[in-house]
Amino acid sequence: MEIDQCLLESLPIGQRQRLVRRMRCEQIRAYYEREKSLQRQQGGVKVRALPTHRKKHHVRFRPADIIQDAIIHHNDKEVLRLLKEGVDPNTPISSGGSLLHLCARHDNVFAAELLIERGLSVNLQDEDLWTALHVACVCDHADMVLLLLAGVNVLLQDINGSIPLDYAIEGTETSYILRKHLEENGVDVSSMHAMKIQRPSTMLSDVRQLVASGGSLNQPNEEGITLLHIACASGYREVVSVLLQSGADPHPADNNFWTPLHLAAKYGQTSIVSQLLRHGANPTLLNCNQDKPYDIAVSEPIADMLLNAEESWQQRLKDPSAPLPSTDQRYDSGSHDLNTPVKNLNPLGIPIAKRDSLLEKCAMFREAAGALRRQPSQDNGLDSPFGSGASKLEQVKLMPPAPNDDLASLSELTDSSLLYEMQKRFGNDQIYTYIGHILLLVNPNKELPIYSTLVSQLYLSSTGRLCSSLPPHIFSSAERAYHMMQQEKRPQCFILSGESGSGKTEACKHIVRHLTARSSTKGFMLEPRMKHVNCVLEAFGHAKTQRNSNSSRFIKLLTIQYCDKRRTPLRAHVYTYMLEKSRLVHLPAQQHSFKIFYLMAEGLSAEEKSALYLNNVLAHRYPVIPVK
Ligand SMILES: Nc1ncnc2c1ncn2[C@@H]1O[C@H](COP(=O)(O)OP(=O)(O)OP(=O)(O)O)[C@@H](O)[C@H]1O
Repeated sequence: MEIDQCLLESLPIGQRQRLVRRMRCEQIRAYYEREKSLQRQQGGVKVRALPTHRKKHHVRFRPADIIQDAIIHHNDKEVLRLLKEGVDPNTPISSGGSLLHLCARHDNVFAAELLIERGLSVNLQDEDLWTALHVACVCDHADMVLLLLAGVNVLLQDINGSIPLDYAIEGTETSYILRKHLEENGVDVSSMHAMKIQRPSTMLSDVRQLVASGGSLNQPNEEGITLLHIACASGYREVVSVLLQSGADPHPADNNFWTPLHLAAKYGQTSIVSQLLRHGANPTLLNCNQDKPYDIAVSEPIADMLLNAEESWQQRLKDPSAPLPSTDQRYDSGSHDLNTPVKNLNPLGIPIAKRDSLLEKCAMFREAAGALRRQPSQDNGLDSPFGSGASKLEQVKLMPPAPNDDLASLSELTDSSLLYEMQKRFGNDQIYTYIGHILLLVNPNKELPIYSTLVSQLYLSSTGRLCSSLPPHIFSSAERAYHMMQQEKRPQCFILSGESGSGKTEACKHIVRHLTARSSTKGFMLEPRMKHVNCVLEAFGHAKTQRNSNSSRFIKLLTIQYCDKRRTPLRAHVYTYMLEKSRLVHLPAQQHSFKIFYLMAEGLSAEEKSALYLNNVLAHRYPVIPVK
């Protein structure tokens, strides 16, 4: 069963996983059939003769994939060559959108010019209806904006009804260029505001007409989407209100089991969540990703409302006369009004896809906004492990979730497709990738701003399920282990495997950091102490090797387990075995002894060194190197 990758990526995640599972089954069946027929040919002998001349194995990438890589890395010659060789400029990209969207994101004006010359439309929109100009504005790429302005329709609206100018930050060159362009073309910026509210008012009058004519308010389209789904996702409060008051079903599920409440929670429509709950929408329904609306809520007020609603829903199941959940009327005036310009909103209130794009663009978050502090108390009976903390700005760079986040969902699993995807992701600093529940890490060998307290908070989950709006991360694996431990009530173990220098020790530190933080109110206060412990551990167990200047020369076992005696819910153990003792008496070529030797040589007093026969370290056959 051959399925085009683009087609596969266009499917909702549930369908995609089912389809891929079927494809894998078929692949395995085909493999066994091949093996059987081979055995039959060899007269039932099971051992296959080794080929005398082993064919050299070449990994080949598709030109359509190579061009994306060339655009990202500004390899202009390669882009030119590939286009000359006939690569279609209309090739869609794996993360959605066109090659021009990719150019806009990576500020590759040269490639963009080539593509436009070859007929690629500047008005192409991705699945969120973003044009390349929306992307260029978010990323503040002024040259790209100038290029695109030559042909783009600057008034094209995305899924939220926002035009590119809505995403340009006030005072930047991009914003100036766009405003000037609009003025020169006789567009009054204030009239655009009126245009934005036109869509909800048109829908409102259509719905009123439908109600007056007695038409069906619950009629789904072929994807199971109803008017209420549309109004909730788009934030059309009045339309939602008319629909609910006129008797529309408050919890219809579309073909992917998304209810209007899921959409309102995901798209940060606080007042609509409140309205839906007051009209009896069921907050416990699961969508195709097994998420309740609470699981995908993007802000604290929404999550709180949904949590209360879940409790009262359970009560009403036992006692149908129990009252409907009380929702906070204060949200009815709604901070997420359509008329609010997007840039004035808290980034966390922006629909998730756009929020991710902002994260990618190193968005600055104010931690004190507290919008992320929402669920831990439900998990472990403790207050938020992250405390209230001082207000501080934090820089986070997370890539938006992409279809290739999980390699198990690729249509084709071959050496070349896996290597290609990994290489592409590495080029984008997407160092983590899932293969099902396994997490792959490619050591970036540079600091990435993806391990802060804020990111750790983002990966907290009340259920342990992966959050579909966050990219793969070591924190997510740590979170999963934590929940498995709670569910199975037995210790969990991490297996970190890879060659020397691949990043196992660092990964272990990140796991311990996340677990310490999530398991205790004082989590982050333990961090400095953990650093001290690590220093001692590294001094006695690490040494410089050819591959890694800080290689651990012992085997570690990291488990996490419950510890009821001390009433702390979690304990992480690093058991250490098998120190590489031979290193003390024999050094492989170009390698060093354990770090403690050099630390002593540098730091001890003359008397101490003398007592240890270390006063003439230069005479020692171990090389003395400065220690960091
Ligand atoms: N996630 C990461 N981000 C940035 N740099 C990293 C990361 N992981 C590893 N590194 C860099 O790579 C170096 C080697 O990593 P690390 O010591 O974790 O490898 P290892 O697999 O434990 O090696 P060994 O088996 O030799 O102990 C680190 O000192 C660090 O500089």
